[in-house]
Amino acid sequence: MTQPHSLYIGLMSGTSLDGIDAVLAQIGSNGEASAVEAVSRPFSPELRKALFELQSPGSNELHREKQAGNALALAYAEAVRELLKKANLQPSHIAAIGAHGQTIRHQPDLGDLAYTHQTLNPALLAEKTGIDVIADFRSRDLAAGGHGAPLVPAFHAQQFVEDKNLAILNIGGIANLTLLPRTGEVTGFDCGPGNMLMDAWIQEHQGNAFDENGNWALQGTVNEILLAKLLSDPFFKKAPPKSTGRDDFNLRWLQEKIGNENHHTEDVQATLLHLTAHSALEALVHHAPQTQKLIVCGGGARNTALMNLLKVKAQHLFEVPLEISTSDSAGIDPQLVEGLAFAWLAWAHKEKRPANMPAVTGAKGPRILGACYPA
Ligand SMILES: Nc1ncnc2c1ncn2[C@@H]1O[C@H](COP(=O)(O)OP(=O)(O)OP(=O)(O)O)[C@@H](O)[C@H]1O
Ligand SMILES: CC(=O)N[C@H]1[C@@H]2OC[C@@H](O2)[C@@H](O)[C@@H]1O[C@H](C)C(=O)O
Repeated sequence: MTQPHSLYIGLMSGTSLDGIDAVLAQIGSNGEASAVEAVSRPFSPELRKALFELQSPGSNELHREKQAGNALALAYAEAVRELLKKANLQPSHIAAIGAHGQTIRHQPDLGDLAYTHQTLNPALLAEKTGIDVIADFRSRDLAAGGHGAPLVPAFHAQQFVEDKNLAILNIGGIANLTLLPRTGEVTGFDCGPGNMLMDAWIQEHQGNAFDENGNWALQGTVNEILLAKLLSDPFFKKAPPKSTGRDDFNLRWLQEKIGNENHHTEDVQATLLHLTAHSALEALVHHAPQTQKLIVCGGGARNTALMNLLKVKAQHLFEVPLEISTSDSAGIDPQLVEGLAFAWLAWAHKEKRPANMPAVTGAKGPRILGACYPA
């Protein structure tokens, strides 16, 4: 018999490659989810380096990928241990873990040979935690002709309900939008780079992992010519379903666009901040001009300069005033939304409920996502 509430753990390590968000979630019999406890752990420098190096082709990849999958499983297991300790719970209290793994390739446009790969050894994670692990959430949607991403729109639709034309913008390494009109179909798609290029540029030139509150970008001036060049990438004009990743947007892509032009490094950072805000809002106004409220989540919601820029730009792009807030306003820490979503996806798998949205991913139909590794 289904319990009225069950406890699930969601483990997310996204395209920013910053670390692991582990969320303990209480999930009701209709899928209503709330975060009970959370732990965020940065990757060790060795693991981050190994995962980063796997993002582009290199030698002896198979061995390095399997090693990184094991190391990530061990790091996930540590995060689970810390989470259980914090919540004073035992593994037997947890129905299942939903583990995303680390995306190292995303190639959804290869027809029948399309693939996406999230590195992780789920068997090792099940062994180390003594909890059922659900992993590999994207493959089944791809097998059904979809992109396998983004997956969070189904969770957003369940979680964020308002009597308004609503949209959710996740600003992780990559940014993605979920469109939740008051009436009509839920849709969603990746809209371009989120924090990834800003992170890469500041890392390269200042040695910092990210540009806290956009402070460095604020010291520069946006270069409109470079911005237009970046925005001319065909991805921005592509019609959904669409998804992207480090395969498309990375430091090499940026350097190619810059070519041998000379720019102050802080001007490039300012331009990248505008690129993230502009591409997301352009996509929103193009696909859902009637949107009344935009909820922002992901690490980018913590970037005050980015939040301010979204508000300023929206005034020029939208005819009706667009209310913009972070997901804190809906009671969810922006950094925990994806982790909570993967706890929910594990719940959906256990309940044998399809969790992809064919209107979002382009899959032939609804599919049950993930594969289970029993404890
Ligand atoms: N105070 C802050 N100022 C600026 N940027 C911030 C701040 N806090 C977090 N960030 C950004 O958020 C990023 C982490 O975001 P998040 O955890 O949502 O990424 P992710 O899980 O890798 O995302 P996804 O899977 O959606 O691509 C950091 O790399 C950083 O760029
Ligand atoms: C292939 C992949 O890992 N995609 C991620 C990435 O990070 C953000 C965006 O690109 C989104 O499409 C997806 O993650 C979230 C969790 C999703 O599937 O909805």
